[in-house]
Amino acid sequence: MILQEMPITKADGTPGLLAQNKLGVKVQTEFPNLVEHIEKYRNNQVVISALYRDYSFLASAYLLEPCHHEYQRTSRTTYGLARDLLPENIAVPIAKVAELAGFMPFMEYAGSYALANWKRLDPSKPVEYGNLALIRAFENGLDRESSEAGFVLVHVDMVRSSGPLVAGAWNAVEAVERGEEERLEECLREMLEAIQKINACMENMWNKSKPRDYGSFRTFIFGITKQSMFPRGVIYEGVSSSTSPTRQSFRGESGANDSIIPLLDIFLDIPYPHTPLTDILLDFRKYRPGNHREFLEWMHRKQETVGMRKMAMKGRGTAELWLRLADQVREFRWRHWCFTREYVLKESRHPVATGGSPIVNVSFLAPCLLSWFRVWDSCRSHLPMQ
Ligand code: HEM
Ligand SMILES: N[C@@H](CC(=O)c1ccccc1NC=O)C(=O)O
Repeated sequence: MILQEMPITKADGTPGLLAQNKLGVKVQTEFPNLVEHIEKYRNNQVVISALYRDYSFLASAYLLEPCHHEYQRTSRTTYGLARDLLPENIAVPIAKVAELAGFMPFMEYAGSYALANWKRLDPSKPVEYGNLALIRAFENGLDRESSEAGFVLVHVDMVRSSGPLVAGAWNAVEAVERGEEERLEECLREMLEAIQKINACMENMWNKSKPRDYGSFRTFIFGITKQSMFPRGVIYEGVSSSTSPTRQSFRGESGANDSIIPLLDIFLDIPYPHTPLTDILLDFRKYRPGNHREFLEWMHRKQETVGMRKMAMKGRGTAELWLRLADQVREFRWRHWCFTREYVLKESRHPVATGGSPIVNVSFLAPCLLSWFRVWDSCRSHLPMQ
């Protein structure tokens, strides 16, 4: 199968099509258009999700194959130009499965590369880091010790631990609506324990995935929007769209599409200053699964109408927990900033991140700090040292 032949290093350790610069020819000469077979799986969510993931791997590999070779040839200096036409045998089926799955017809963080790309090595054992492996990879990710596998599986491990965060936030809203202060405290504690665990999982990135290796598989996770590799977007052959026959453009995947931090930003009412960067962060919301989007929008409405923060500030225990939750968001963004510095800034001269935001020398820490001071101001009278 083409996806098993595709990676730079295949599962058996030998070079695959991407390593030999042969994926393009294979797609153009041998790969069939299988769109007519998709319809019968329309109501089978598992098959449609798997097809969406697989077609998005094939599309990104096909489009970015020339960039991989240019990046190697120029000793990691420039990516050159990507292919700007996605042939009908990929374009038509990916458009179809994306529509059925509710995603964009381009690789996404949740629907493809990260959250839908893992399996249990032993199906009878639990979902925990040691029992996880990737399903698809671009470089060497089928070796579970590789940096590509580590990069993705650390994200999966973090999200695996996010259940109590979601449950805690949901129940906290209910507790505020009912005026149950003790219950609110329990929920905030549950959320705090969850985000502490998530942050601890995140720290494993340093061991599981090395900054020096990141550039090799990163080439394939770039998007179209704002990238020099795609100066005129991409033609999806045989696909009509509202912009057709003009070229299509999608953001690349990014942890910015993850929902953990946005949930806390919204729940804790962390204000975003209005800057071009925060506008991009809002645009990233379109690239999330529909149910994540709905949940975050619901939480937003609740924050505005129910006012969780106001009630939390009334009690000493709840105010302290609120502050500690905000501190965990700060901790996340600080560690994340260190990742960006070590994996991206020190390793690459390309000025745009995979999602299409400019690489800048500031993290997204500022809004978080602002909120921290605001929360501190409103709850310091409850804290022990006062
Ligand atoms: C080596 C590891 C990582 C690197 C190099 C990295 C890099 C980046 C970059 C460059 C951006 C800018 C957005 C864009 O793509 O255009 C970004 C955004 C983001 N990433 Fe990561 N990231 C890493 C790991 C993670 C992890 C493990 C998470 C957890 C889910 C995460 C969550 C986020 C979030 C939430 C944003 C949006 C910015 C914010 O709200 O602070 N990242 N990342
Ligand atoms: N934006 C990052 C990549 C990135 O963010 C990312 C890509 C795929 C899966 C997870 C990611 N996590 C981190 O934000 C970059 O430019 O390297």
